[in-house]
Amino acid sequence: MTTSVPSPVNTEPSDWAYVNEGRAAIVFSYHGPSDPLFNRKVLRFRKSTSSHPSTIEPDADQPDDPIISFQQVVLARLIDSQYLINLDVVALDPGWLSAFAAHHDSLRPREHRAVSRIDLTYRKAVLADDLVGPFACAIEIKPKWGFLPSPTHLSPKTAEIKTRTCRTCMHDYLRRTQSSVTSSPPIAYCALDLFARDPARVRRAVGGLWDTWIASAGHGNKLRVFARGTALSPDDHTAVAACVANVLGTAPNASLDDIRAPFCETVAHTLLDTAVLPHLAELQRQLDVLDIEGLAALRARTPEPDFPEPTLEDWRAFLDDFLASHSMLDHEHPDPARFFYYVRAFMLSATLKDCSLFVCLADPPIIKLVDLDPKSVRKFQYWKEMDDEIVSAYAQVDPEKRAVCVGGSTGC
Ligand SMILES: O=P(O)(O)O[C@@H]1[C@@H](OP(=O)(O)O)[C@H](OP(=O)(O)O)[C@H](O)[C@H](OP(=O)(O)O)[C@H]1OP(=O)(O)O
Ligand SMILES: Nc1ncnc2c1ncn2[C@@H]1O[C@H](COP(=O)(O)OP(=O)(O)OP(=O)(O)O)[C@@H](O)[C@H]1O
Repeated sequence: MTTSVPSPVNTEPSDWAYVNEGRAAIVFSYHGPSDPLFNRKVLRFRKSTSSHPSTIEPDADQPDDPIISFQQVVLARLIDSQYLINLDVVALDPGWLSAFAAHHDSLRPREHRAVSRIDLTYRKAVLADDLVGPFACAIEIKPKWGFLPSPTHLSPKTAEIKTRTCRTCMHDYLRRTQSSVTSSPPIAYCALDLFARDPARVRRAVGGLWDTWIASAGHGNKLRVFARGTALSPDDHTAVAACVANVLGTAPNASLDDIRAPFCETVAHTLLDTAVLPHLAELQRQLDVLDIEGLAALRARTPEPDFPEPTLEDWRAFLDDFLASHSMLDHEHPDPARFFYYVRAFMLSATLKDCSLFVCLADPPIIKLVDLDPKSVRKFQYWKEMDDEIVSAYAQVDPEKRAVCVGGSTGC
């Protein structure tokens, strides 16, 4: 029996409101006439750019978006289902998609429009639970890396730096040296604080996200605040105050300074009520057990240093292997015959280091992880070069002035 794939073809482009976009995907929330298929749902389309033109054949036999099976086969075995959203495939009609793109293109932010567009060659998209449209106030956090690496596979020079300052703080430093922005937010965001189980540290991390959000005029990607599906700018004080008033109990005309403390308190309390962040950090750490330095060294000892893109079956087998044997392997002396295993583990760790966490400030609050796309093996070189660049830049900082980031077990 074949089951037909639902399609948004009978909805109007104007029934969907722009939410946000990243490098690879763009998301719209349904606000048309009540429809059981689309109420409280978003559509997530793939984008193309001049540097990443479409590679998919525009025919009806296209595979479903890999994010769906990757979540079902891999992530659902590692992360409690309460933190994952429902993802379903929808069929796209080419005429409908063109009309949709034409309707929405002029409403997208100029900086995105200049470099990317909805990819019109796709015949499928993803329908997902809407984490913004139904809520008076929802926030999105990109937590990044929640651990410090073990020194086991690091060179003596990088070990001194990488086991003391977390990757997110070092990357932040590199970005500041590369940009013309010289002023720092009052409190910088340290990922290890957010992942900690300590209320004061989590509040401090949320304060860092808040300050960075304001200092970047809302253009950073670590914190976003949404009111009924619309991303707010911190420059629009009135909208921010109205959005948070009910959920934080602040005055409808409160200033950003007045909002900061209750915001930090509420978000930290909500995060600490669940174990999702410590669990995410632990998975990131276990899966990145060699660090990219150890992985590159293992690659050099491998007879077959090229590695294929894992298939879904490869991922399934990897997960079986990981769950059954990871804690029993001798990671201090990794076996070159297990190179593919360690590469896949690193790729999965990269997915978990790059996801976003939504906190929908409802009663009760809802916490979900999104953007859990599989990473490509083609990024291996990028990851190695990025690590070199981030650590080399941080090595220039006077050791006395380097950030000391606390936490994240460094055991192998
Ligand atoms: O390398 P990083 O840590 O800068 O992470 C990249 C992200 O930058 P960030 O530091 O979060 O601003 C980057 O985020 P932006 O697009 O810059 O918002 C992407 O998420 C990128 O992943 P992909 O190439 O789209 O699959 C991310 O690349 P991966 O390292 O996750 O592959
Ligand atoms: N289920 C959802 N509900 C509401 N908004 C969402 C949902 N999923 C994604 N978004 C919004 O859309 C944005 C883009 O989605 P997503 O992160 O999946 O794109 P991406 O191109 O993969 O991002 P990146 O470049 O960070 O890898 C997110 O940052 C978030 O603001």
